[in-house]
Amino acid sequence: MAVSLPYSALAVVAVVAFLVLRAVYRVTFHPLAKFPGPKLAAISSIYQAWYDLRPETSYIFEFARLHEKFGPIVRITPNQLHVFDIAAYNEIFKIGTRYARHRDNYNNEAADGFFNQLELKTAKPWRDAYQPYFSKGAITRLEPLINSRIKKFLSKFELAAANNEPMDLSMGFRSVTSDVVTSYMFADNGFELLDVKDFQSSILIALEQYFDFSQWATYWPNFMPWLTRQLQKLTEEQQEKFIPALAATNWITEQCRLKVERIMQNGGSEDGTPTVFDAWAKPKEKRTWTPNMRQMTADAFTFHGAGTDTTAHTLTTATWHLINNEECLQKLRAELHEAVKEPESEQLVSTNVLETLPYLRAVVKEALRMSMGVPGRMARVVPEGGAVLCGQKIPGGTAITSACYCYHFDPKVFPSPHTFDPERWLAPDAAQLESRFMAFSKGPRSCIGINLAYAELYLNLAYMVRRFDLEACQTTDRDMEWKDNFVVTTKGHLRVKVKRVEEDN
Ligand code: HEM
Repeated sequence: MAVSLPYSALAVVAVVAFLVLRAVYRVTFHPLAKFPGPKLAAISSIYQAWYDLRPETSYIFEFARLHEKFGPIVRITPNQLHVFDIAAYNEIFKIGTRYARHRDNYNNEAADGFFNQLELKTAKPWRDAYQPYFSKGAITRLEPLINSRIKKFLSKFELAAANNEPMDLSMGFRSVTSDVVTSYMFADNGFELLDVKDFQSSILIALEQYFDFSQWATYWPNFMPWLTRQLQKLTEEQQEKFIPALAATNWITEQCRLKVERIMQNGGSEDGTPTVFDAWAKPKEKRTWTPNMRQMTADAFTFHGAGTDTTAHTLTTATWHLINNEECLQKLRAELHEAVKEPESEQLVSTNVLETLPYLRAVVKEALRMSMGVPGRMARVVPEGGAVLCGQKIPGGTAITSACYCYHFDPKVFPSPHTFDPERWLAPDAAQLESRFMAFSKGPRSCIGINLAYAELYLNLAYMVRRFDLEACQTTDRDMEWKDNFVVTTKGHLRVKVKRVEEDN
């Protein structure tokens, strides 16, 4: 004991000295030292963690204040800048951009397919193989499948109305979006989450926790994948008991693997129904490379993860605001009354028609503005040789972000940004707003599923509003507050009571 005390004291002194020296280096000699921002943020990532890792807050909510104080470029962590300037955003996310993805946000083991490919030259040919399966034409041809899942979803509303039972719509929307994307990927019934009682699928609950957990990967991009690999060594029972999010991730991954393997073995789906994985299963003359099974499994995991909560959260946002805004709801219903003459018909009106309805379009747009897919940091790397943004030279290799949240909630462009106001998309100067709309991101890594997302948004909203009256129950404003977990996670769920809309003719 007598001997170890000086050593431990020495160790403490060494650690303190290291932290002090590092802090001095970071604020004076570091390549980003000249950029303004809170000193504490320049010294340590603890500043960011103080906001992000508490359940109440998210760091991105601070950005408007920081830009107000420090200008268009702010040093938000020791090694990362945030830029709030539309010209800079357009430069970073343009077609042909030289800004690669930064590993901090793209290191998740389960999504280690094309999503984690940082460089465009490796991601592009891989992603291009999937692109035709998400084109507008492909999604229009997919409408029978989308419609069948939406009709199943609507039948749950019927049941809830008949039994006067509340519905957890946050989970319902996730169930329908999951079933659509998995049915398409695997040319079968998908994960069939709409069949789970009250939509309380353990997979979806665990997926929520998974996004909470994935926050941590931003802080330790090397440590977290390593930790995940170590936790994988636990037995299935141990994982289910202690880390259900990991158990669910494994279940999804295993389902994806089995289903993709079957498609690959059969050279496509058994009955010829198109699947996303025809991209690799069908012989193609020009193909020089095919991902391996682990990579295709990761792609399937990504399509599911990217296509479920994002679309569902937009539907939740739209529904919550429509419930609380009678005027908007009645305008929308009046428009739909004209456009959807037979709401009970087996044949749903096509998305191609629904998206021409001005008010519905404005509602969808406004819901996307407020919900966003990825509200915060999708870190990119400044190309070798550096770049000039907002008139300032930024060293090559710097991590830089430009959060969608800042643009979508900028009061100079969207007055009263926290008010749900579809009318703003119908005003004479609405075209200007389009340039600040980036829910699906922009450029070569923007959302590949945009057409599928729009189809699901239009069809779900149109038929739900046309056929049912909703009243929120056991849901408060606080439940609808959200956290930046890379995707958006609300603090609670939207629960509703449902009644059929009375037909007046
Ligand atoms: C309202 C719904 C949606 C929104 C707002 C949304 C938004 C986004 C955004 C912002 C990105 C860029 C992410 C980044 O750079 O890190 C993205 C990427 C992606 N989205 Fe979506 N998304 C939605 C629905 C969908 C759907 C239905 C799918 C279907 C599979 C999908 C599949 C993907 C994929 C695979 C990527 C990664 C693309 C890449 O790595 O190059 N998304 N999405």
